[in-house]
Amino acid sequence: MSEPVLAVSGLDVSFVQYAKGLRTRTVPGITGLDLEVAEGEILAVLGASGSGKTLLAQAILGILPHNARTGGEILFRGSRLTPARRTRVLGREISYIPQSVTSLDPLMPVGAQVRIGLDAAVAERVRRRLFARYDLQDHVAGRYPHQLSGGMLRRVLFATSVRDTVRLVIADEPTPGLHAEAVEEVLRHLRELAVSGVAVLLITHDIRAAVSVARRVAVMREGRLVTMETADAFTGDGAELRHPFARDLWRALPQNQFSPGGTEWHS
Ligand SMILES: Nc1ncnc2c1ncn2[C@@H]1O[C@H](COP(=O)(O)OP(=O)(O)OP(=O)(O)O)[C@@H](O)[C@H]1O
Ligand code: NI
Repeated sequence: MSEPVLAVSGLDVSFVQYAKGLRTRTVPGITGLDLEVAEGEILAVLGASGSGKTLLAQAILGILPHNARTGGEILFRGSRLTPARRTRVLGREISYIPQSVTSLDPLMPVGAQVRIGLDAAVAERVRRRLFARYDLQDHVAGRYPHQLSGGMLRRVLFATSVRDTVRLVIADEPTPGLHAEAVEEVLRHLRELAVSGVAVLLITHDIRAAVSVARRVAVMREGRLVTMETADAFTGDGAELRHPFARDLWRALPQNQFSPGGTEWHS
């Protein structure tokens, strides 16, 4: 088997908080997390609000809050992601698709935003290709974010994040609040990236989205990886799922109201 693109082992994230006077206390954010994402694989990370999903993304990207302390190891393509290495690979080999289109600069035309980080000599050519890939007409390049529809803005986000050199894409909640068709479009773009060999870490609390694109689903609770499931196991009444917590999540979906043993199941 080839080397994973991303390998996280024994990751700990904790926060130092000031208590009374000068005393400090440490609150855990992530504890002992191990996971790997292979080339061309979409790994979904699923978990309730506050379970540590965004912290995982921030730990990889090196953008944790200042009061965070970390332990463990994060390997990207076999070597450690040190701060120096991050400055070389972020935006080039590792890209981040943020949750919200508000991360776009309201004061800069979207075409210029797509060119950021690209080699000046090829930037405009690459920008055109990315626009074509994400179904954005060329004249849109001169527009500002507030002049575009929500759907176009999400496609601009992809165009700003995706580069030929990218090997790992981290998408943090790319689908909440979107109608079904828009969700499907975002998932299709993630699938296309994976097919082209990119490793995709999809952070979400949308089980159905996770299961429809990912091969494996990592389930987090309170900062720990509770279970690693195959997406295929999220089917029927969830009997194929390895861990009861994954079964609970699956069965709590409104369309999965099963009645085991004759009793109605409610979340
Ligand atoms: N700077 C901080 N200081 C202390 N605790 C923090 C800090 N930042 C985050 N946390 C805590 O870390 C925990 C995990 O947060 P995280 O944002 O990773 O959750 P999440 O799984 O992404 O949730 P959501 O689905 O709502 O985005 C939360 O309980 C949060 O309160
Ligand atoms: Ni989050």
